[in-house]
Amino acid sequence: MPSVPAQVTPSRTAMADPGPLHRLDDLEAEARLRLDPVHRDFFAGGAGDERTLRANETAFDAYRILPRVLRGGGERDLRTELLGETLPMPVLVSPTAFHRLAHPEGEVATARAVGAVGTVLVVSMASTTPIEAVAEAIEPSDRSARLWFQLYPQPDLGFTASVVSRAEAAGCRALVVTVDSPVFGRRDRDLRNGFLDLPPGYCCENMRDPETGRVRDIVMDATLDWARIEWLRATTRLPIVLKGILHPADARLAVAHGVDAVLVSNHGGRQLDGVPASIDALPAVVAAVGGRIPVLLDGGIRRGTDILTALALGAVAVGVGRPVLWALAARGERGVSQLLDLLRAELARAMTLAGAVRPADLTREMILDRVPG
Ligand SMILES: Cc1cc2nc3c(=O)[nH]c(=O)nc-3n(C[C@H](O)[C@H](O)[C@H](O)COP(=O)(O)O)c2cc1C
Ligand SMILES: CC(C)CC(=O)C(=O)O
Repeated sequence: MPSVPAQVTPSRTAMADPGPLHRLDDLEAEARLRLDPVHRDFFAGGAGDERTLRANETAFDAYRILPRVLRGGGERDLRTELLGETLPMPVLVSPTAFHRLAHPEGEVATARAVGAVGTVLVVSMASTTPIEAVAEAIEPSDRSARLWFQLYPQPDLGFTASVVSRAEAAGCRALVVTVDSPVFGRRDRDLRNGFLDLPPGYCCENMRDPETGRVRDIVMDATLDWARIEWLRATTRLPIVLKGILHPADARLAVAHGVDAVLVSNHGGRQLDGVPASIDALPAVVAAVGGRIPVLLDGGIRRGTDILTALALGAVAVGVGRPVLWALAARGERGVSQLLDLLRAELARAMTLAGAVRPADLTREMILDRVPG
């Protein structure tokens, strides 16, 4: 595979204190100044004409919040029960590849910031830091960042089992199996930029073969099927979350196969272009699952009001992908902490204004949908 051509070196001179963060959008603008344009395109881009990528954010415009008033309640309580644990808020960090392209400290900085908040970081199989080192980064603190591990099941079952064992040994508390990628989405920006491989000095550390030390390429496996989910179910005692469910029939199958949660996601518009925005796919999946397992969502979450909408439509928690990469590139660990704090503050304020004390108070009747733009 050709390596990436020499690029503009992003500015990494000592950062002046960036000050408070008022808008999530500011992070993307700041990140743009710091990132190699090829890497920025890799982070920002989607598949095909990027219809789904755009829809993930704009679809929220068609929903309106119908608030309740005079409900009192004082301080908001954002705590969320998920897979046997209590998270401080219903926001997770979705798995994204290659954090060291955003910032030299990469996934370690992300993990520390997530630790400060105590929520879940889903570490990508395509992490540029080995899962063990990510786990060590949060170990010394008694704050409880929860690591989940995202897996692209590999056709080599022995290797897949060894990766799962590594994740278990590192203390990961759930396995997030990505099922929307039987083949890599066609991403025109990366093709144009010739971004087909990591630059020298970086690799997918979780793909290192335990016996040979050689780093394997991640295979997107078009043979992946429910039998492999059963195999995984029998291979690990970790809860299994299926990531990339959009069709309600697949959500029902997930329940039937003993999966512990589903994550409604279109991979941030990076796989099959033309699929619905995640928020539009959510209600049918929630109805199909019927409360038997938790339903999560990612894609286009940029505001506390987006989180509120997703929770009211039945998600137990949401994930954020790109905003974390912008935060990391713009401000490092501090930026990711600020981002998570901002989302928490925005959600708490939106809940207060909508008359909800706890996430469970957010109900379907509080959302009007198909509002014309
Ligand atoms: C740069 C980038 C890399 C990603 N890498 C992975 C990955 O390694 N595994 C995975 O399951 N999803 C991956 N995703 C998808 C995210 O987990 C998530 O579904 C998506 O980013 C959510 O949408 P958002 O970016 O609008 O928040 C990636 C997304 C981006 C933008
Ligand atoms: C490089 C890939 C393995 C990561 C991914 O899933 C993505 O870019 O969307």
